[in-house]
Amino acid sequence: MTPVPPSIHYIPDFISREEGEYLLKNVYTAPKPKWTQLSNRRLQNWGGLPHPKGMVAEDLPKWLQTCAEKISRLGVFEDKVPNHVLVNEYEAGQGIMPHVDGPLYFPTVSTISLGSHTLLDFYKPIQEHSESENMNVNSETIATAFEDRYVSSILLQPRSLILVRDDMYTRYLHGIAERTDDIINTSVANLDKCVGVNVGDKITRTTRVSLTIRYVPKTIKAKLLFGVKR
Ligand SMILES: O=C(O)CCC(=O)C(=O)O
Ligand SMILES: [Fe+2]
Repeated sequence: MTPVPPSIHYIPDFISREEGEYLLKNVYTAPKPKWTQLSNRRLQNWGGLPHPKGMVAEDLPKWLQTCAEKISRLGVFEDKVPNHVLVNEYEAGQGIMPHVDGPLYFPTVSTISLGSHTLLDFYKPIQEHSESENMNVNSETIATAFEDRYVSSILLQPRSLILVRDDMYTRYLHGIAERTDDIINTSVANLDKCVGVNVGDKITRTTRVSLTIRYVPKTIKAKLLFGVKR
C-alpha cells in the first residue's frame, strides 16, 4: 500500500455525529449572500478575506470558533488559534482543480469533512517532474503532467480531520477529481484508518461539505487598509 506522506495526518471521527449535525445545520442556516457560487462548487468565507497586505479579520461565529479552538488544542498552529475558515460544498460529480493554498496562510491546513466521503489527490510540483515541462505548456501537456505527477490519495470520511503541513502544503498540489463514484485502490494511503472500506470497493459520492480551517498570520485593522486617519 502507498505510505501516507509524513506531513499528512488523518484523524478519523475527529468530531461526533452530534457535532457534525450541529455544524451542517449552521452551514445551511447561514444567510444566502454568504454563499459564493463557483462553476464546480459553492463556498462560504469566514474570518475575513486574506490579502497580501493583511486580512481585515472578523470574528468567527461561535460554531466555527469552537472548531478552531478544538483544532488549535492539537498544537498544529503553534500557539495560535485558526482565524479563517472556508466552507466548501461539493455535489456528487463536483471537485476542485489541483492547486496550492498559497503564502497568505500559515503553512498548515486542517479540514473537517461532513456529509459525503471524497478522495483528496496529491500531485508533485511541476519542477520536480522535468524541466522541459516548463516550456511549451499547453492544456494537453498540463493534463498529462497531472497524471504523471500523481502521488497518492487520502480518503476523507465524514467527520474526519486531515492536517496537511510542511512540503505537502507548500510544494505539493492537492485536488478533488470531478467524479460521482470512487474506486478504492492501493493508491489510497490511509485505508488502514478507514472503517468499512476495502480495496476494490466502489463508493458513491453524495453532497460533501468541508471546513478548511487555517491561520492567517498577517491581519490589519480596517481603518489602516482604507487609510482613515484618527
Ligand atoms: O474540500 C476540500 O477538502 C479541499 C478544499 C481546498 O483545497 C481549499 O479550499 O483550498
Ligand atoms: Fe486547497
